[in-house]
Amino acid sequence: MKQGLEFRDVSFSFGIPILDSCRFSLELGSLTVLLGPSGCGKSTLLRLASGFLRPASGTVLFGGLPVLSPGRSRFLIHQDVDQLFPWKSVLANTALPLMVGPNPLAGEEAEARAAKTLGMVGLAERKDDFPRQLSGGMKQRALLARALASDADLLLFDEPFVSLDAFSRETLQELLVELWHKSGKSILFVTHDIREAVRIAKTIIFMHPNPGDAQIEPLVPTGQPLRELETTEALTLMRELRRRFQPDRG
Ligand SMILES: Nc1ncnc2c1ncn2[C@@H]1O[C@H](COP(=O)(O)OP(=O)(O)OP(=O)(O)O)[C@@H](O)[C@H]1O
Repeated sequence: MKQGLEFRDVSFSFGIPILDSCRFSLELGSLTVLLGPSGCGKSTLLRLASGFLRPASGTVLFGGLPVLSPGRSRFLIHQDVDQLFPWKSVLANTALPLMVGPNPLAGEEAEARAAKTLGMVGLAERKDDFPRQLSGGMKQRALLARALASDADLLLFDEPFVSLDAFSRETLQELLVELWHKSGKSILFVTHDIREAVRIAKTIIFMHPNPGDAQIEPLVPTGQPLRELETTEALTLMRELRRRFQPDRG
């Protein structure tokens, strides 16, 4: 197994413990959904993976190297579409991360790469628009394009589709899986929505609310993503996951 994201005995607290000796590892190029009840620490785990937070003890690694700060190999995308700068066009927003930091690309080269990924998400025609001219779903597409254009090998999604209507949400789930296939990037996707997890995950890991050794449970190597939810396999999986959300229901 080629080493992707790895947590080695990671502990973290905000005064209250969030992670306690947490350990798991994900294969490079995998599409993993991190599922867990609200408040269990999923966003915190993503921020540790991206390097915006540092563990109190233990080590976070990506590609075998310790994650010590935010860096170009990892890209965090959250649900807040206000990550797009309102005064910049969709194209300029998409190209921006390529033009800052170490080894920046020249404007033309960055925009050429951004235009390509905007095409991949179906926004080629809207590249000169400003964010206010886009729907919520289109803004999320623009954020996807920005992440794809970046040099990052690991994309960390924090409930990106939570505020979208059901149809846009399903369309974007399909797009995400398609882009994962095409790009070969590793994806860790956080959600508390069981249906979303079962639909898109190749692998699901479940995060229990109580910190401790078994907080992260490698769950189902579910095979190929983009699962029909009405199949017996998917229904069984959803039932099993619901039980984990409400353990006292047996
Ligand atoms: N900056 C912070 N300072 C103090 N406590 C925090 C901070 N950020 C998060 N917390 C607390 O840490 C715990 C985990 O929060 P986190 O946002 O990681 O959970 P989550 O699983 O992503 O939740 P949700 O699914 O509702 O987004 C919560 O109890 C939260 O109140």
